[in-house]
Amino acid sequence: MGNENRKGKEKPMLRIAVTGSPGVGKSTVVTKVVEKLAEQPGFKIGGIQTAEIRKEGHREGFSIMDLATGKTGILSHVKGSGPRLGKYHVNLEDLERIGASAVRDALACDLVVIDEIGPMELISGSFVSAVEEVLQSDKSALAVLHRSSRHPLAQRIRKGFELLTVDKENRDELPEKISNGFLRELG
Ligand SMILES: Nc1ncnc2c1ncn2[C@@H]1O[C@H](COP(=O)(O)OP(=O)(O)OP(=O)(O)O)[C@@H](O)[C@H]1O
Repeated sequence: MGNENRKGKEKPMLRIAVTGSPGVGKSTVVTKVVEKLAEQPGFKIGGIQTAEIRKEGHREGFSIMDLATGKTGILSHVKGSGPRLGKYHVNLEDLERIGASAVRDALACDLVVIDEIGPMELISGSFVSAVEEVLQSDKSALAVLHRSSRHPLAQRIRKGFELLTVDKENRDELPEKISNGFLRELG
């Protein structure tokens, strides 16, 4: 894993996208990689992480967090007022104020983490252009890619990133494999 992006004297770079069935453990893999890499002195990680918002055992929406600052907002909620996707309303304000900004600010870090690039996030043109800036940069990245997205940005990620499909058999070993890949390339 990892040497295919290294060209001549260019800065070492590794880009990995994890995909897979809903609920298989994609975010958990990314969380474990972030925890491992965060232990490295001086290694700066930026970007976003999303998580479920649950109430009384039911999913009510998703939160979005800037990994570098910890600033957290609402990505989507059943009781929102933004554009509707299934039963959730996407909160464009927090998606852009926290999400797109975190991805842009991560250009100053060693690794850009984007969990995730999926239908909710792709509603925002500002979020899409932030991810495009990352693609055009020389930054290493770790992204969760929605399995079936046909958005042009998702297609570019499928082409430009090493794509790993998470399943129940590999989800326990992937975090170590991915963190070792980044440590080898960037450590
Ligand atoms: N390696 C694992 N072993 C056991 N349970 C796991 C493992 N990874 C994830 N899970 C559990 O599976 C559930 C879904 O995990 P996670 O949110 O990481 O999946 P996901 O693929 O990111 O989901 P989504 O498709 O909703 O974004 C969680 O309850 C989590 O605790």
